[in-house]
Parts: sequence; structure tokens; C-alpha cells
Amino acid sequence: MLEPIKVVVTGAAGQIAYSLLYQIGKGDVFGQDQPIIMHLLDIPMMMGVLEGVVMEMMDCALPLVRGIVPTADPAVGFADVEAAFLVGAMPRKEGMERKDLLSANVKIFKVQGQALDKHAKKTVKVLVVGNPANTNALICSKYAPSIPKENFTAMTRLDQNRAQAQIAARLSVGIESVRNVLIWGNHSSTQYPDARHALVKKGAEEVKVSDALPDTAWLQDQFITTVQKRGAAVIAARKMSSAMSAAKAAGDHMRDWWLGTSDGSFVSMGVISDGSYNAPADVVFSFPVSIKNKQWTIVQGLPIDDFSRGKIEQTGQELVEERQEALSVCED
Ligand SMILES: NC(=O)C1=CN([C@@H]2O[C@H](COP(=O)(O)OP(=O)(O)OC[C@H]3O[C@@H](n4cnc5c(N)ncnc54)[C@H](O)[C@@H]3O)[C@@H](O)[C@H]2O)C=CC1
Ligand SMILES: O=C(O)CCC(=O)C(=O)O
Repeated sequence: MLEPIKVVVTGAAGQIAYSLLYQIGKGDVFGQDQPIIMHLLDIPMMMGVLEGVVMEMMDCALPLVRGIVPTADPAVGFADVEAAFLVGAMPRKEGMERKDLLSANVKIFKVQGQALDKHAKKTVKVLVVGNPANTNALICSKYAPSIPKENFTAMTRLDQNRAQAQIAARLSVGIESVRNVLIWGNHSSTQYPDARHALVKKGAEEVKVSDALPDTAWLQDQFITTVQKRGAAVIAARKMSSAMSAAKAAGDHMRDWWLGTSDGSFVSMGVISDGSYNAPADVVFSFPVSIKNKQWTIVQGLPIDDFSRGKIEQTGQELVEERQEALSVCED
């Protein structure tokens, strides 16, 4: 058995955390041999609710959970953590775009960046879930200058999972038969879900999704818009934003970062852009990445046609605009 690691979940009294904490505690994210001390951070007025979550965590009787620290103090929440799930932020309501949350939420990520800088391990892996996730991750990193920029990522894994599920359903195959479906850009309605590089198992063989599903009209239209608008569709139906699927995606993202991806497979993560694929540099942009030894690398050399180039440009432009707005909010 390994030494315990400290893992923080912010927004710990909220709906995503309610599903996420169990996954982490039962070993689905960091592995079955990795004990965990869970730091649960929320705001002072939620401490009563958080007490109930702590009782439930205890009552789950999870052998890997070696300690639970509920707190409203970021200095305690972020102390010596090796992994951080930054979930705590306001969710959007029906009719809003995620970027409408920017002015309310971005300041949370400034403060948490400063706290991570002071209190977390310098190797901490940070996953930002709270929306607008890409720009919040950028701001968090800016205010944590002693931690490498590569350690701050934003979640587009829910979009990837949604896209993979749409393709699998359309082909009537199991979800595990489909891989390398990508999300480019922003976790917003400009994101570009891309099945051009995706593969599907057909018997003993693996073939391109575009060959198994020669329906370009669907792939270039309904597939993309369904994934782009899925968050809004869930809100319209549930009157609350996605939580179970968001928690699953957060676990998937961190697990792959911690334990690595298999050869030839890639996953989508919002990471600091170096300008690959003509995306704007210095925004947090979702790229295909492969991961080894807890380090992600942007997968290079995928062929990009004019259709994809236009979509990448559009979502990149939105991220540049969000960056500008976020920086001015933080300077106020
Ligand atoms: N990137 C993605 O794919 C997804 C992102 N989200 C986003 O995740 C965020 C959380 O969603 P839910 O859990 O459904 O919301 P929720 O409202 O159920 O829970 C949010 C929790 O965060 C807490 N919180 C607020 N400010 C905080 C702070 N400064 N420090 C610590 N905790 C704080 C609140 O008190 C609350 O308990 C939202 O911004 C939502 O839009 C949701 C689904 C998917
Ligand atoms: O704002 C939303 O769309 C709800 C949460 C979310 O980001 C999503 O479901 O993708």
C-alpha cells in the first residue's frame, strides 16, 4: 500500500461533489492501492450541509479513505494537496450561456489560485470543473505562478463522453468499442466535437468511424450540435445542471492524468495552448492529449481539413474574448 495523498474537492456540499466523492473514495480515480485523505472545501454557509456529506462519507466505510477534513478555509482545504478538483462555483440556469457566469465565478478562481500557490504541493494536479471552466483554469494558473502552467487543466471530458456515447448509439455498438473522439476548444456551445480521427471496433478489426458511419451530414451537423447543446438540454429537462455525468467525467479526467493513457489512445483535456493546430496561444484550449508519467502531451500531426480549421478558429476566438473579460474582472 502507498502513503496516503491529500486530495481536495471544492464545492464539496454541491451536487457534482455528491457523486464525485464516492468515486474518489472507492479507488476509481487514483487506483485501488492509493489511500486518500479527503479535503472538502465549501463556503461558510454550507458547513451544515457539508457535515451531512461527511457523515455519509464515513458511513460508506471505504477502506482507502484515511481521513476527511471538512472546511471553509482555503488555507486548510489546499494544504499539501496533490490533486485538486475545483468544482465549487455557481451553475448556470435555463437560458444562460456558460460565459454569463464569468464575472461571478472567475474571482473564485483567482482566490483559489492564490491559495493553491501558497498551500498546495508544487506538483499538484488541478482540474477545473466550475464554469466557464477553460477561462477559470487560466485565471487560477495566473494567480499561482509558483506552480507549472501544465498543472492546470479544464474539463471537456464530459463533452468527450457525450460525443463517444452519441457515436456508439448511432453505430449500435458498446461504448468501449469507440475511441479517439475529440473535443477541441472551449467547454461552451462553440466547442468542436470531432469524430474524424475516431475509431470503432468491428469484430476483430478497428476501422475509422467515418468509414463505419458514412453519414457526413449527421457527423457535421446533428452530432456536433447535440454535443454542444447537451448541457442546456439536461438543464431544460432536469431544471438543474448535469451532475452524475459531470462527476463521472471528472473522475475519468483525473484518472487518466494520474495513471496515463494507453498507446494510440488519446483523450480531450483543456490545457494551456502552445498554439498547436493554429489555436490561439495562452488560453486553456481543449486538445487531444496522451499521458505518460502524469505528464500530458498534445497529440501532434492529426490532419485538419477546412471544416475543422474553421471550427477551431471560432472556438479559439471565443476563448480569447473570455480571457480579456476575465482579466479585466480580476483587475477590478
Ligand atoms: N466542465 C464541465 O463539464 C461541467 C461544469 N459544471 C459546473 O460545475 C460547477 C458546480 O456545479 P454543481 O455542483 O452542480 O453546483 P452546486 O450549486 O450544486 O454546487 C456548487 C457548490 O460550490 C460551492 N461554492 C461556491 N463558491 C465556492 C467557493 N468559493 N469555494 C468553495 N465552494 C464554493 C457552493 O456553496 C455549492 O455547495 C458549476 O459552475 C457548473 O456549471 C457542471 C457540469 C459540467
Ligand atoms: O452550464 C451547463 O451547461 C451545465 C453544466 C455543464 O457545463 C454541462 O452539462 O456541460
